[in-house]
Amino acid sequence: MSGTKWVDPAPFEGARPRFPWWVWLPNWAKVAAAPFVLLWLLARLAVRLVLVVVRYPVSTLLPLSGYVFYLHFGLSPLVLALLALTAALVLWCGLDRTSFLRLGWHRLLTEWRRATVYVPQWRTVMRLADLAKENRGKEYRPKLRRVRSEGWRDKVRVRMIPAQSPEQWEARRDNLAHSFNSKSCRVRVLKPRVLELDFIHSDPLTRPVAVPQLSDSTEVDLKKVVVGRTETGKPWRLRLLGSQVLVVGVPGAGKGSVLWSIVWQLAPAIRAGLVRLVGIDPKGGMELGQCPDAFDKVVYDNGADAVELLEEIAAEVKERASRYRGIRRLWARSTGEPFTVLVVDELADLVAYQQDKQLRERATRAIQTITSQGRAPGYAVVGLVQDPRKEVVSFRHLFTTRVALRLDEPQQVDMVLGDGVRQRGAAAHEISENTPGVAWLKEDGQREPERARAFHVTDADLVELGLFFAKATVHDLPGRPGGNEGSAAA
Ligand SMILES: Nc1ncnc2c1ncn2[C@@H]1O[C@H](COP(=O)(O)OP(=O)(O)OP(=O)(O)O)[C@@H](O)[C@H]1O
Repeated sequence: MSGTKWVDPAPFEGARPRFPWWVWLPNWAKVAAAPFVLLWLLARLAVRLVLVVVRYPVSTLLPLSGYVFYLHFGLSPLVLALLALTAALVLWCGLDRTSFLRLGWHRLLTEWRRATVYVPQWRTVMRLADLAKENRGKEYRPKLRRVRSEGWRDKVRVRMIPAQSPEQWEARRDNLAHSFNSKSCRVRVLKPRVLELDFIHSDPLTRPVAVPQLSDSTEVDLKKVVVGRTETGKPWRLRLLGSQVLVVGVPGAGKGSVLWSIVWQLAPAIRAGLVRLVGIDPKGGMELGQCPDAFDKVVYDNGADAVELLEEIAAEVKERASRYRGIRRLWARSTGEPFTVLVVDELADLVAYQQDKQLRERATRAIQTITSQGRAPGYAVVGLVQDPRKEVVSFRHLFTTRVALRLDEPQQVDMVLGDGVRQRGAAAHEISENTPGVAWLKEDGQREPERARAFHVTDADLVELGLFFAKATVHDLPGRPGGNEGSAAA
């Protein structure tokens, strides 16, 4: 007691023991319930056993069937059967490696990693990473669900605990990666409360992706132009119709390969007049000058000519938009007008580095008009940028598809792909110098970024592309004595 105030000398800090409710039941009730409880426990055990077999089919069924085989036929037939099985697996791998990996090897790897990495360490890692919580004596721990190993990554499904958000997991990506012995970890939201963690073990995009054969078919889907391969092995489909594309990367990151992969896939449609390419290359034609025949119009500087071309396109956009108003909402092939792709090789040269303030402002206005209004009348801008500075990024939101090739700093990734995308795993600043053409992609409306590699368009491919566009030349053959004069297309 100090004065009139009571001070508790030793406040009680121990947790009150909590007994389960059934402890208070009368004995006769416990005896009556015992058979039901036993039955329930047996049913749970059976369910657990089934789950183990479903989760680990190879490592449970294979030894079990081996044992049954041994009991029926003895040791020597078992050894022979195992040798035959091994030979069959080697043959399978040799004949069809893809299906062997998918259905055989990756299943085994899944079971191995689940049993040796994720299950034994899950509880400890969740507690130490502060992802498990205790409330009134009860522990809430995220549930480890399905594990799938694909060799280069393990996909681990997780059910979050109540009141948890994906951002809490994104903030602990590095902790999780190190804890589960992987190079990095990415977080994807599958549905409310369910996440999928990708634990990355190696890079499946280390090898360049060769361009496909130049096709003659003009049937190109402008919503899904295939310009490379994603890390899951699927085609990288770039949306041009209804989208504006911004490609950013440091020098040597492979911007050229994204650009030429687009041109490569559009080539038949360009030749047939269904798609029109217009280009501006402020670097004096170093990039677009490699295949000028692909372009309907091309300007090789960032001066008045380039600005006039931009304004011409902006005027076309407005004119087409006014004609389409009330008739159609989106350009279609049936309009009979070509879909126009405006390629600007170094966008910053026009809107940021141009010394003449008036030209700079005119260029900015025209590009903003084309990107903001060009979607419906069939105009797409493919803007390539080395340095995502403020001036370019100020209208970044007008580019609905953003491609981040190798960048220098994490802040640049945020500038290009938007806030929060890097936290989901889009580490464009960590792309290796040895893998030009690898990029992180983000489309508006799609939460998860994707990683992909553009086709490697070599100098020889560009020569082939040039020949594809070269106009058919008519040569007069010398007249044969007594024969008709002829001509041939070369
Ligand atoms: N997709 C790719 N696959 C393999 N190699 C590539 C790929 N893209 C580019 N490269 C190689 O990387 C190097 C640089 O590529 P590229 O010139 O396209 O980069 P860039 O970003 O356009 O550079 P800059 O800004 O200087 O023009 C080239 O030697 C090229 O062969």
